[in-house]
Amino acid sequence: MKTTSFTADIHPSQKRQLEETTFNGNSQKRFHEMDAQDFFGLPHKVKHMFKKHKQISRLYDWQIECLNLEAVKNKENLVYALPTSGGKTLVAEILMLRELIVHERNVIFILPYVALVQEKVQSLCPFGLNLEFNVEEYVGGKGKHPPIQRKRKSSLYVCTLERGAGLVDCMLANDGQLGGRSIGMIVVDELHLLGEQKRGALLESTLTKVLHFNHNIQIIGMSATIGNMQEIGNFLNAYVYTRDFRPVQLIETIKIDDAIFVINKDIDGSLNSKLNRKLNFSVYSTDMKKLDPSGIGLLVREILPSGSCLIFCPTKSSCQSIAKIVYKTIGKEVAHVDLKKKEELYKALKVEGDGKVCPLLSRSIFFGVAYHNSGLTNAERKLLEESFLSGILKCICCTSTLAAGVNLPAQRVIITSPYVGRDFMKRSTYRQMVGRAGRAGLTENGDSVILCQENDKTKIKELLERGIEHVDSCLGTEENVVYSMILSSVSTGCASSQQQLVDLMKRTLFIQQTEKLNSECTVASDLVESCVDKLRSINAFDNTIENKLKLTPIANAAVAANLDILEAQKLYTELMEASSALILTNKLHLLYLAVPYKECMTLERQNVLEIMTNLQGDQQALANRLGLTELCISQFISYGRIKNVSEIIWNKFLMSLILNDLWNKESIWTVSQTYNLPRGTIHSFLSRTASHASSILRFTESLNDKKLDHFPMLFQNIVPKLNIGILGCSSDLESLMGLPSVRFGRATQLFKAGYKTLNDVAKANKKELCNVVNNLPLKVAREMIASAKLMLLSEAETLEELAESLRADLNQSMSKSKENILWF
Ligand SMILES: Nc1ncnc2c1ncn2[C@@H]1O[C@H](COP(=O)(O)OP(=O)(O)OP(=O)(O)O)[C@@H](O)[C@H]1O
Repeated sequence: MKTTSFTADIHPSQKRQLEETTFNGNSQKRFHEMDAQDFFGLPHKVKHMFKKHKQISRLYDWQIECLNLEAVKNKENLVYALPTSGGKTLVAEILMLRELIVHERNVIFILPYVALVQEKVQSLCPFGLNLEFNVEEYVGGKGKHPPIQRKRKSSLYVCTLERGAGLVDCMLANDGQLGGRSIGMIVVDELHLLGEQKRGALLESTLTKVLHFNHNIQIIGMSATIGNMQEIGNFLNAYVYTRDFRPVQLIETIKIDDAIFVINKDIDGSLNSKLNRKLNFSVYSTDMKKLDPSGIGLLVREILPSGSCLIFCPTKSSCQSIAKIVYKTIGKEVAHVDLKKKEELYKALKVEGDGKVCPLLSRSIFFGVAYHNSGLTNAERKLLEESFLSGILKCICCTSTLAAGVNLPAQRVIITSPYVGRDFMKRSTYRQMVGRAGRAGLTENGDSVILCQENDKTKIKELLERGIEHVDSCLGTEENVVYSMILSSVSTGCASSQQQLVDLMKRTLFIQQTEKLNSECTVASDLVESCVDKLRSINAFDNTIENKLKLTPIANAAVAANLDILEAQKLYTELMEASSALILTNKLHLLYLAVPYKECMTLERQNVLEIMTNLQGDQQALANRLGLTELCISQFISYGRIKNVSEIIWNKFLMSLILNDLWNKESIWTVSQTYNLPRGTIHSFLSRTASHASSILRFTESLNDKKLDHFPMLFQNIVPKLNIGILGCSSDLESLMGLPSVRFGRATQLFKAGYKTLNDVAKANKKELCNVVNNLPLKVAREMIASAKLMLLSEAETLEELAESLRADLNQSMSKSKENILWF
């Protein structure tokens, strides 16, 4: 690795202080005050903002070193890896702010999960407001595509991988411009996702296109867990920076029977363990011991009342059963702590849950315990996360997805089983879980306990000893992603020949890793050839043009809508068929069209029979229209599947009934009961549908086909409601629910208290908001107000820009007509 002096480019007044603490490469914790005129090239007030909004007053040594790397100053690409909670985000945020407000270019920030995108948007809004840049959220169906032109201020697009891919295509099609300005930087959090099936391949394809087609964009990638960092650095043509820094010491332990052993790694990588303590079961009654033979409740008791604990469970259902065990065994004393705040949380859950709270949560939260899994709605999960962060909840029982998808630090992490579902845990998953232990600034150290059963001993030893996994490309096994990569490169005008596509393919991590094994390989050209042939065979290319690749209108619209080509063709046929006899007496037919083709949610057989034999008038009309007759039902009864109509139609129809019930204001509890599906599962389905519906909207807009020109208007009507996830919600609440931290419950309470519009919230006082909304932390109230102000400002500026351009247009035509008058 190159060595770099980290004192370079620092204000002279700082030099003395910095020289005294020259970085020596080890992972000690050391801080620096940055009292210069500016803050890493940013206005001084940014430093105060980090203090006010993130409670960060000093940068870690490594953060300073990294920000002062020659590579960073020269705007080279950068990938950096440090353990979880090492403070990676701060470096990325400083770099992004520099790009936005100093270089005045737009930035794309890609995060892997919807919850992380929303958290980032919420926390960056105060920065956007004060430092004058736009913050735009791109998740599911949210976020205009192509982005609104905003020339006055730069924009930060915070997006998921899927929406990021769409934004990059849009940018490539416009010569590096997006929303009226150049994109200067793309930041990717959790870069190790490159090795994940499907999403990893999509990320690889997106980054490859940027690397190959646009050399002016700086790519910044960060991760905690990559075994082959240099290889990933080579792929991204990036400077590689790694440190083993953790601000808070992590003590890893293992529980075998009643004994807890501290685990240490010797220099040669081998493990040694030392008995630390034995669990004291004497505080348990006989019943409690029976209920909790592993002593999980005892492990939680040890860190109460001041500490907090995350318990990772192998399955969704075990989160609930373990939460039950914990709240029944941690002692009654905890129930009296923070009672008022717990009541507030209960009320907030009740409003959010349409008047009901899950029976287990309604008891456990009073003991400071909750479960957190995909069976809960996003809104419920968010409330529980906020309460955990503010200390009302002391213990959350969750699945491994929380470790990756939510930023929740705890004093102790307990891993109840080394399995995720049925699979033995990966090393990276384990590191991500234990990485949540310890909270910078709040605790001196954090600890983790993994529960070990006799028959897992050898495997757990291996898990603890093993090095970090390598990131291996999945692109070669994801044909659809390769098709989309080819089509988007042609559609954006970046490639028009097979050779250009081969050159692009050679730039992928997949080919670089394959060539490492066989330098003579022809994989890139073979792959491109076979994919182009396949795409030709399904008429994705305009075959009338020779020697040049050009897409058909459907393929172009597929790229614009971020749909894969086969899906887009299916959609085109479906919309054509539907438009000849679209049922518009209610929303059912449109909702049917909005259901994704690959929807994975299915209903139980008995349920299906009950639903299909009791269809109401409108439902029956659509069933008839789709050819779902009694014959289908009897086939389903006899064979468990239907034969004369496609399974996709059958499943889409069943799913559309769920959407229709919600649209008709059925409570989510009733719908959950009718279809025997958890509320959280229904909510996730809603968000997938929102995403698909907005793809249909973009597809039909971009296709510009006369026969389908009524669809954009029809979908514009349903997309906003699908986006907010509450179909029966009054439209009065829609704008409030556009705020990143506001869901149905908060919107309802705000509305009732007279905060009916974004403008009302923007003018509100944060303490007053906390008084009228149950369980609203002050920090969230402050961010809510900032978001409302920023959204209104962006809206106002868009209108002003529109007015300016209209005026300019008009002036031009008027001066032209004057010229004409003079002429004649
Ligand atoms: N210099 C600093 N001083 C004090 N706290 C800091 C500093 N830098 C970051 N933090 C805080 O440390 C916590 C962890 O930081 P961050 O989320 O950036 O870590 P990370 O390395 O990105 O972890 P992960 O791998 O989980 O994403 C955050 O609460 C952040 O505000």
